[in-house]
Amino acid sequence: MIETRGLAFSYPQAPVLSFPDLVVPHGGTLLLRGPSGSGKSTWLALVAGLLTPASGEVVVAGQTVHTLAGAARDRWRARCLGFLPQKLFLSEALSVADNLALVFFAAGLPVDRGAIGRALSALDLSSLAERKPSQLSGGQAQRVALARALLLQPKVLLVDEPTASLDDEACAAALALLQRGAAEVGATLVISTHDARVVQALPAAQTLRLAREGVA
Ligand SMILES: Nc1ncnc2c1ncn2[C@@H]1O[C@H](COP(=O)(O)OP(=O)(O)OP(=O)(O)O)[C@@H](O)[C@H]1O
Repeated sequence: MIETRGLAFSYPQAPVLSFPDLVVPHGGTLLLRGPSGSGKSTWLALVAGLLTPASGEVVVAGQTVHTLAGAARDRWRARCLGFLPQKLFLSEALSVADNLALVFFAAGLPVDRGAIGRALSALDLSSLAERKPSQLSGGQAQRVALARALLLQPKVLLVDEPTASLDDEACAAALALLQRGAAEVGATLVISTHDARVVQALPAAQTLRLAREGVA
């Protein structure tokens, strides 16, 4: 479940971004829509506790995010949120399996190699476990990032523009994987998108539409 109330944020010397109040039920799907610059990335960063609001609050799965500080907030994020960013941030220095192992360090948990193996297997990535990210196709790398995001069975899966560079077939496959992955771990799914194909493919999803410059 995600709930925001009176949420606003301001970058230095920039207009205030104000966000409509919202409740997304546990296990629901939210499409975050709006033109470039309307605040989609900012909203995701506020929900993930990467930015602190100027006013208002965000509650994720019962946790008021901004009452946590420092290391506690970082651990909470690593344990409760899965994030699939547009730029995947896979480490080229590490194998696919070790990229997933980083999640355990971030969460302050012992590395569970069995869980890594199961997460890779669920996305048909077992044969790629020892490759470096540079040895993957774009679609394979995106699946690795999804496996990483789902590894600790997050309460919320935040996905930023997952289909922008995909053809129709790959777009449909990526959306099916996201929905299946979120459903398997019981996560609330949030997809930020400009892509009309995503909106068509998920007609039952709740929508948060942001206006230019965050005017709610
Ligand atoms: N670090 C920053 N400093 C100052 N202003 C910023 C910063 N980051 C974003 N902004 C401004 O905040 C507003 C919202 O930006 P944001 O990146 O959240 O929009 P967006 O909807 O995700 O855009 P896009 O679809 O282009 O990624 C924009 O006007 C942007 O210029």
